[in-house]
Amino acid sequence: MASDKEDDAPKSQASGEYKDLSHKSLLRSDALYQYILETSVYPKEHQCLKELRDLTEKHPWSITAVPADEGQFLNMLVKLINAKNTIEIGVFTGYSLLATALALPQDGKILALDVNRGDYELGLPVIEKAGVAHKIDFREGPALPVLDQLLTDEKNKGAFDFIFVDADKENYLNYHRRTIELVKVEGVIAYDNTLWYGSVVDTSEVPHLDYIKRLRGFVQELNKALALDSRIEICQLSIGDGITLCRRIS
Ligand SMILES: C[S@@+](CC[C@H](N)C(=O)[O-])C[C@H]1O[C@@H](n2cnc3c(N)ncnc32)[C@H](O)[C@@H]1O
Repeated sequence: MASDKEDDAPKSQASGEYKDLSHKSLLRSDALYQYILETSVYPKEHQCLKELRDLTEKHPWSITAVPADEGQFLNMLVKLINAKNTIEIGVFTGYSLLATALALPQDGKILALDVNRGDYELGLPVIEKAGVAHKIDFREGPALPVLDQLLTDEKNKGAFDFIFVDADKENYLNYHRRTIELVKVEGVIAYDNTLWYGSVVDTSEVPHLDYIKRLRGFVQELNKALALDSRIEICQLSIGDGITLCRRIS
């Protein structure tokens, strides 16, 4: 499977090295991340996010889920833009999916794409208990062919209010070529991990885990392309591992 779940990441975590990756956040310390968790007062209907977070923590690849503060941010963003029709590329156990689903109206929809149904099914009972599973159309398999299929139908062009991309970094530019046509003008595409553990500014001598080094170039290419793309205006945020919001303007 592609994506950032590779090479030496869990091994290094288990050995206690690279402690800075333990919360996949650019925050200066684990204590600050803990502080955010402790001072985050979830409304009653959002207790399920904590439940899914706790469940995900047991997964060896829990590092790949968006951190809790980013989940809160996505939830608020989806509400602020009144999104109804959305896509998520890269679901894992469904943390960002649940944060999005909770923010959508009852008749809102998420087309959720992931190559791995097993991880999605781990989180699914929590999503069902939260009463938002009816908003989710999960499709197992590589995302690109699904996006291509959507684009064969004119009515899908410009039909989506919000698209969250958090999957294989190698394909981010390929995703952008498609998402830009699927999102409506004034809609938002959000690309996750655009600061890539802070490595995007490091020189090649700075030590990084292999998978970070290997995928860094793809993230840098995406960032360059987004900055030059006149169809969007962007906002690059240092929340989580970096998230770039692209608002389609033409
Ligand atoms: C970083 S995780 C997603 C985390 C998720 N957003 C969350 O908050 O828990 C990346 C996911 O992308 C999926 N993935 C990797 N390559 C993919 C592809 N070509 N198409 C669809 N999903 C893919 C992986 O199976 C993995 O579950």
